[in-house]
Formats: sequence, structure tokens, C-alpha cells
Amino acid sequence: VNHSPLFCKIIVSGLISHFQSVYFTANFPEQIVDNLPADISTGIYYGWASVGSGDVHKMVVSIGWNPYYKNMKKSMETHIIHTFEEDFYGEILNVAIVGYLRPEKNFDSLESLISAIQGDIEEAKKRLDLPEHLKLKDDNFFQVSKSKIMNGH
Ligand SMILES: Cc1cc2nc3c(=O)[nH]c(=O)nc-3n(C[C@H](O)[C@H](O)[C@H](O)COP(=O)(O)O)c2cc1C
Ligand SMILES: Nc1ncnc2c1ncn2[C@@H]1O[C@H](COP(=O)(O)OP(=O)(O)O)[C@@H](O)[C@H]1O
Ligand SMILES: [Mg+2]
Repeated sequence: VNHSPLFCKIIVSGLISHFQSVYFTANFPEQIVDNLPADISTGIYYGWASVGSGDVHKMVVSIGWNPYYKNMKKSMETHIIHTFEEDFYGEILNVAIVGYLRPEKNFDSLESLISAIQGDIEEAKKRLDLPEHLKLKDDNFFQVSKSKIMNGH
């Protein structure tokens, strides 16, 4: 496939958690999840993300029903590969999804879910170092939030 990236800006909302998360994942609002392009299949994707006008980091996104948790509602959540000082509920999350890693799977233990996610992170880091992906870090999409928004001008 040779898709252009899928860009979204969302306001990070909180707490649909069952319990302690295995990885921090910022949830996309329901309206975004329900209105994803039809050709986006469920599964694990990778790309770039920034919070507000902050630095652009590598990230992984999970889209689907999380078979391991048997969710009733489709979700979309992103784990940014960076350690933040604090959470960022209510802030603007800028996301550029650039590629697909794998379909969602069920696992027979939490440990195997965690090691799958760890594998996704390593694979995403590697792929995002390709020049074609690296250049997106400097895309105007991430720049606009760094400059003052000038009311349509
Ligand atoms: C990179 C990545 C890959 C994931 N892969 C799967 C998967 O294959 N199957 C699954 O059931 N959940 C998968 N998950 C979702 C986790 O189950 C999810 O983050 C967990 O339900 C925590 O949700 P919470 O943030 O709402 O607490 C993945 C999450 C990430 C970030
Ligand atoms: N590296 C990170 N990637 C994603 N979210 C992070 C990260 N570090 C801190 N957070 C914060 O953690 C929140 C997600 O935490 P999580 O435990 O998944 O709870 P929930 O998904 O139920 O809100 C994000 O909304 C964000 O505010
Ligand atoms: Mg989460």
C-alpha cells in the first residue's frame, strides 16, 4: 500500500479504563473512531505524535476492539514513545498515522500482550527511521500548532 498519512488533531479525553493500563494510551474521542475512513482496518499502526506545540515523537496506535479485553466498543488509542512528566488530558494531540504493523490479536496472558506491544514499539521505531517517514516529523501539520494561529490568515 502507498497511502498518504492520516492526520488528526484531537483533544485527549480520559478514563474509560478498567484498571491499571499496561501502557499509557491516549484515547481518541468516540466521534473520531466512528468516522474513520472506511479503508482503515482495525489493527496496530505507527506514526508520529505531538502534544500541543511540543516535540514530535514516534508513536503506535491501536484501533479496534482489543480482543484480549473483549471491549464492546471500538476504540482508538495511541501510545507515544516518550516519557512525559505528567498526563495531558484536555490537551491537543496531533497524530500522523503513517503505516500498518499487524492485525489485533487475542493473547493467553497479559505478559504476552505486553511483549507484543513491546515488539510493536521496536518495529515502529525502526520503520520510522526510514527517510520517507523521518521527513514527516517536519511536516507543516506539526508546525502550525507551534506558531500562533492567526484567525484564518
Ligand atoms: C501498540 C499496541 C498494540 C496493541 N495490541 C493489542 C492486541 O493485539 N490485542 C488487544 O487485545 N489489545 C491490544 N492493545 C490494546 C491494549 O489492550 C490496551 O491498551 C489496553 O486495553 C489498555 O486500555 P486502557 O488505556 O483503556 O486502559 C494494544 C495497544 C497498543 C498500544
Ligand atoms: N507516553 C504516553 N503516551 C500516551 N499517553 C500518555 C503517555 N504518558 C502519559 N500519558 C497520559 O496518560 C493518559 C492515558 O493513560 P491510560 O492509563 O491509558 O488511561 P486512559 O486511557 O483510561 O485515559 C493519556 O491520556 C495521557 O494524558
Ligand atoms: Mg488508555
